[in-house]
Amino acid sequence: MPVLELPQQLYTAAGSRAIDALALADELLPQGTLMERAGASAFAVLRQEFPRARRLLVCCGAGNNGGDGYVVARLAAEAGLSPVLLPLAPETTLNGEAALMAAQTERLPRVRVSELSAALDNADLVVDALLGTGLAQRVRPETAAVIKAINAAGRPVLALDIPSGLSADTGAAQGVAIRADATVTFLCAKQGLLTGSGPEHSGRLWFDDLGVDPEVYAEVAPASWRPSPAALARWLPRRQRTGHKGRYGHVLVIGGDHGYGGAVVMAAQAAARTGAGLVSVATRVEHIAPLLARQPEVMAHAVESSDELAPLLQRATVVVAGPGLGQGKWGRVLLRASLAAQRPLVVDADGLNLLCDAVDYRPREDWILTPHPGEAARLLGIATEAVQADRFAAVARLQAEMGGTVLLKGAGTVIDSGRMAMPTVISYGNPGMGSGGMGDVLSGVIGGLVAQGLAPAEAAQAAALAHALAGDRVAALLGERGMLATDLLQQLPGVLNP
Ligand SMILES: NC(=O)C1=CN([C@@H]2O[C@H](COP(=O)(O)OP(=O)(O)OC[C@H]3O[C@@H](n4cnc5c(N)ncnc54)[C@H](O)[C@@H]3O)[C@@H](O)[C@H]2O)[C@@H](O)CC1
Ligand SMILES: [K+]
Repeated sequence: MPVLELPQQLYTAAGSRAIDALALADELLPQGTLMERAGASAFAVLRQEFPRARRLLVCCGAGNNGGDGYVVARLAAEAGLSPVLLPLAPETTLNGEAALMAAQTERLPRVRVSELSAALDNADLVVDALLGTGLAQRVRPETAAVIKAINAAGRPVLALDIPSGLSADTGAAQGVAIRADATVTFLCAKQGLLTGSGPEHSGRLWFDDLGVDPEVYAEVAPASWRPSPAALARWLPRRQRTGHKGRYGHVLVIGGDHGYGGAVVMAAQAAARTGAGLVSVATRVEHIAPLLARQPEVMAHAVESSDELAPLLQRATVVVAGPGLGQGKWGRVLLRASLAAQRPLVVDADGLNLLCDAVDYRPREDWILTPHPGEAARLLGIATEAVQADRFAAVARLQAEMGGTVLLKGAGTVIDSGRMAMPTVISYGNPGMGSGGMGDVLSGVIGGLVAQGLAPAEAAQAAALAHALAGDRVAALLGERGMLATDLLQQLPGVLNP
C-alpha cells in the first residue's frame, strides 16, 4: 500500500530517471517489477480515492507511463471493474516492458482518439497515463487535444506519476496539462508537483517508493527539499528560562504611507506574535493612534525624515521595510536610510518596487527579499509568466544578482540563499491565503525570527513554513474562503511552540 507522506527530498525528472536507473541496475528489481508495482500502487489509490468508480477510461501514452496505465487497466478488470483503454500510440511501437504490459490487456476493449468524447461520457473515472517524467518540451498537438478533452469533460481524474503535461522540474504546464483530482507519484517526489501550477493540477498527492532500496536515494542528490513541520523545532531557538525582552531582539517595521496604514499594523503584530522581544513601527503620524489602539504592545513612532528614523534604526536588531511604504519620496528616503543602517533587512512589497528603479543598492548578504511573482518579474525585468515558468530559475537569478536570501511567494514558495545546499519549497498553505495582508504578516514573522537570532536564510525558511502552517490551521477552523491575514496571528504561537 502506498505511503501517504511525501518524502522531504524533491527531485527533477532527471533525478527520477537516475533513481530509476540505479534501482534497475539492482538485479533484484527488473523494470517489469517496478512497472507492475507502480500499476498496483496506483490501483490501490484508485480504490481508496474513488471507491465507487467502475467504468474507467485508461488513457495510455507511448512510454513507460503508459505501461503503468496498462497495468492499472489489467488489475481493474481482474477486480471486476470495467476498464476501457485509449492507447495514444500504436501498441506495436511500445518499448519492451510497456509492450509486455499492453499485451496482457489484449482482451480489454479499446477506443480510438476519434471516439474520445463518447468514451469520456461513458466513464466515471479517467486514469491519466499519457505522459510522465519523459515529457520533453511543449506537449505535441495530438496529445494536447486529448488532454484538453479530458479536462473539459469534468470527469474525476487519477494521474499516474505526474499530471500529463506538467513539468516535473518546474511545475509549469508545458502548453497544457491534465487537471487531476489525485496523483500517485512513484519512486521519488517531483518538485514540480509542489510549486507553480503543480498544486493546481495534481490534486491530492500520494507517494510510493515501489520498494526501492533506501541506499539508492543516497546516491542521487535531490534538487530541492520541503521541510516538514518538525523542521520548525530545529530552527527555532530555545527560549531561555532566564530570558528577558532584551534577549529576543527588537524589530523595526517601516512603512504605512498615507492611506496604507494597515500593512504596518499586521507586520508589527506578526513580529510580536512570533516572539520578538520588542516591536517598533516607524510610520506616518495618522497611523499612530489606530495602531496603538489595535496592539498596545507595539511602540509607534511618527517619522517624516531620515533624521527622525536614525535613532530607531540604531536601536533595532532587524528592520522590515516595505509594508505600505508607497513608492513616493517618503518611502524612498526611509528605504535609503534603512539600507545604510547596517542591520539585517527584510524588504517586501513597495520596498521591492522601489529597488527596481528609484533606490540604488548593492548586493548584500544580510537581506531577505520576499517578492511575489509580479515583484520578482519587475526586479528581473521579465514577464510574470516567465517567472512562473521556472520559479527555481527566477529565485536563483534574483539571488545571484541581489545576494542575500530570496523568498518567492505563491503556491509552493521557493527560498534560496547563496549558502544553502539546495532551494527549499514550502509544501503547506492553502488558497485561502491568497488575500490582502498575508505578505505583511509573513514579513513580520521573518523579522521576528531574525530578532530572536536566526540567520536570514533560516529565518526565511522557518517563517514561510510557520506562516503556511498557521494558514492551514485557520483553514481547518474556518475554511479557506473568507480567511483573513489577521486570523493567522492567533495561530502563530501555537505553530511556533511545537
Ligand atoms: N523504468 C520503469 O520501469 C518505471 C517507469 N515508470 C513510469 O515511466 C515514466 C517514465 O517513462 P518514459 O521515460 O518512458 O517516459 P513517459 O512515458 O513519461 O513519456 C515518454 C513518451 O512521451 C512522448 N513524449 C515526450 N514528450 C512529448 C511531448 N512534448 N508531447 C507529446 N508526447 C511526448 C514520447 O514520445 C514518449 O513516447 C514515469 O513517469 C513513470 O510513470 C514507473 O513505472 C516506475 C518504473
Ligand atoms: K501521467
